[in-house]
Amino acid sequence: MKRKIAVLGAGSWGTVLAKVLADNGHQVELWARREELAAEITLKHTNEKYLPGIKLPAELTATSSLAEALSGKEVVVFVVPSHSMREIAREVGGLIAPGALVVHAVKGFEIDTWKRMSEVLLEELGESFAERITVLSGPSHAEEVIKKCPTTVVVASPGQETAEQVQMMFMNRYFRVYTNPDVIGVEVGGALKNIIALASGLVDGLGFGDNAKAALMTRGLAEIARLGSAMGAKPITFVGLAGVGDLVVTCTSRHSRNWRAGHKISQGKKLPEVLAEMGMVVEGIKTTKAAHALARRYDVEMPIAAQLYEVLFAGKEPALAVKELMGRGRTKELEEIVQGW
Ligand SMILES: NC(=O)C1=CN([C@@H]2O[C@H](COP(=O)(O)OP(=O)(O)OC[C@H]3O[C@@H](n4cnc5c(N)ncnc54)[C@H](OP(=O)(O)O)[C@@H]3O)[C@@H](O)[C@H]2O)C=CC1
Ligand SMILES: O=C(CO)COP(=O)(O)O
Repeated sequence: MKRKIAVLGAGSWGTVLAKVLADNGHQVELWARREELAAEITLKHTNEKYLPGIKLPAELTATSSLAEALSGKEVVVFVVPSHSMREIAREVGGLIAPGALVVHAVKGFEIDTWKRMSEVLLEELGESFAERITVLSGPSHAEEVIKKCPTTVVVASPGQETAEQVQMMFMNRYFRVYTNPDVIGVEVGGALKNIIALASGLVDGLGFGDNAKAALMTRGLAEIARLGSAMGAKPITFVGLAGVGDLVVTCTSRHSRNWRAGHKISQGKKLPEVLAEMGMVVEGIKTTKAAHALARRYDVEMPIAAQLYEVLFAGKEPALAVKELMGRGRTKELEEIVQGW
């Protein structure tokens, strides 16, 4: 079934998801907050800032008017940075058709409330959307999906039928989509892997080697699963695409903005300088604050996140953070799960 779809957010990921949908024959309109970018996408079929050198399909059009983007659409896909999700959701709340499907592909928490993105959407769009809000996540760098490199992602929704509709909408020969009922797990996994990717960039920049990187990823996953489970996620989700899958790709890929930001910090650059140089969303920075606050709220231990918080926001030397992690007291590996001796 071909759909009329609005994709809100014309950064790298919004543009690429819009292209996937256009490749699948859907009628897609992108919303870009800058008028000149909307014109560039519609008239030149490019988005040079976020996807340099890439030609977009001629059928893919863009507008800077939210009302125009949403007019007559059956599906709305939010791909804005997490810090602007509530503002955009509030603005479009009255414009979304009552029966529309809502999807988001955003990896972060709301600043200060530390709510998940589907919670923010539900609050702004209303309870009638409860069964129709879906999250799409997983190991998927925009730079590779745009070249049709084989990619797998997962969609999670409280309603199986909704998840399957979204699965069918996005799935094609280069973009394979799985379903999962665990919205909390998929959202928490997608958001928290970014802080481990930042830490990986730091550790790589310090030249600490592959053993350290493997340790960081594995013990990072333990922290993600620990907090996620306390928040109500199903632990098994963290060995899936939104957990291990996204952790692996973000900690090891040269495309990762979070890894690159961590690497720059390891070279002695300060946060404002790093952000200015990146010019793109680095969700892991705000998410480190989220993890710090959520670990306290749910009373769980997150030593890697805690050390990263000090490096980013209290000026701690990265090498000292690693030293302190290595010098922690003795502990068990699978303390919550394996009841051995
Ligand atoms: N890039 C990727 O490969 C993937 C990204 N994601 C997630 O997708 C989400 C979006 O990231 P991505 O597309 O990569 O980001 P980019 O950095 O590529 O683009 C950011 C986009 O957000 C817009 N923007 C920035 N600030 C605001 C604001 N205050 N209000 C409204 N719009 C704003 C920018 O507009 P402008 O150009 O006008 O500044 C731009 O369109 C993030 O949560 C990210 O984690 C998920 C999977 C893969
Ligand atoms: O989420 C992503 C890949 O799955 C993108 O990660 P970065 O934001 O670190 O580039």
